[in-house]
Amino acid sequence: MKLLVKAPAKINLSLDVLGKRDDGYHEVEMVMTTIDLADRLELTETKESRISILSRNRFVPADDRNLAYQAAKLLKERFQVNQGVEISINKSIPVAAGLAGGSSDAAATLRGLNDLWKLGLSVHELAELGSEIGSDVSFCVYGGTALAKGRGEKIKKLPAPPPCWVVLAKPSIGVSTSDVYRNLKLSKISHPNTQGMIQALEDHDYEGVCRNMANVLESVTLSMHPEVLQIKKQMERFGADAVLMSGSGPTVFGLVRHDSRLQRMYNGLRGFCDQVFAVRMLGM
Ligand SMILES: C[C@](O)(CO)[C@H](O)COP(=O)(O)OP(=O)(O)OC[C@H]1O[C@@H](n2ccc(N)nc2=O)[C@H](O)[C@@H]1O
Ligand SMILES: Nc1ncnc2c1ncn2[C@@H]1O[C@H](COP(=O)(O)OP(=O)(O)OP(=O)(O)O)[C@@H](O)[C@H]1O
Repeated sequence: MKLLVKAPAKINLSLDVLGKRDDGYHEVEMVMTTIDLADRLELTETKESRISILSRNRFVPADDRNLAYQAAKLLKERFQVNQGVEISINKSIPVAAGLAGGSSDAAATLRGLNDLWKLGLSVHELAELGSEIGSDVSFCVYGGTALAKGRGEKIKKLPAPPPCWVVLAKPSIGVSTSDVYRNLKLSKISHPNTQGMIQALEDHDYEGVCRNMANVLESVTLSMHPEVLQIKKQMERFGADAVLMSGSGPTVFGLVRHDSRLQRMYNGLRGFCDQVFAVRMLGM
């Protein structure tokens, strides 16, 4: 049997770091939402017990470093599944971009194999298993809009953001998430108003969402890669209502409500950046 699953990217509308934990990770508080930019995975049952990964994207590892591979291995071992699976990944989400591409592939694999292998796990059980693979995987299992706490795995659902366009621009550099966290100066953080962001979502207040967008990792990545600041400035110049770096970067996203301004922003950014996308948020 064969199953097709979609793996959407996420953006961080706000990202705060509250402190460093004993396990080396950071205690975070993030508001995240999924967007309509997605990888497509094809899961094919195989008789022999092997897990194999196929992808045309040369930046995607085809072995046990792939998060989708790790998701399949986790389910296979934990639930003593004898069958194997071939996972073909058609990438649309840029790699190492701050958009949780690998994490979303892992989450889609968990959801898909739960069906294909008839494991009968709940979405909460899948999210808990996902947290063993990476901090962003639990959120990606649920999708929609949520507050993520702990190291990212404690998820509380939030209302969908008000309708708007999201324009994404990714400079041609990759960023290592662990490098960014390592270079963060905890004593110098100016904390985002997470409660203000949650309130804005509850009130369906677009201006409030724009006003409360903040990411404490932004200054770290900006100091390592000045081109990210250039893109932020361009987005502001082309008329975005609010602009922020997603996750550990380097992708920058801008929100815009009016279709007329969207075209101007998109065309303007294409002159600066190879990878530009205009998408909707997926919401709930
Ligand atoms: C930057 C974000 O993408 C925002 O959504 C996440 O916080 C990172 O999520 P992720 O890439 O799934 O992270 P993981 O694969 O679990 O961890 C990668 C590395 O980031 C650092 N890391 C990650 C999450 C966290 N709460 N604290 C950390 O310090 C650790 O050094 C870790 O070795
Ligand atoms: N399925 C996958 N797709 C893309 N990259 C993967 C995948 N599995 C593992 N990787 C590895 O993970 C690294 C980070 O890629 P990914 O696209 O997940 O980063 P990211 O968007 O910055 O993640 P996050 O926002 O969760 O920090 C890549 O350099 C790649 O080697």
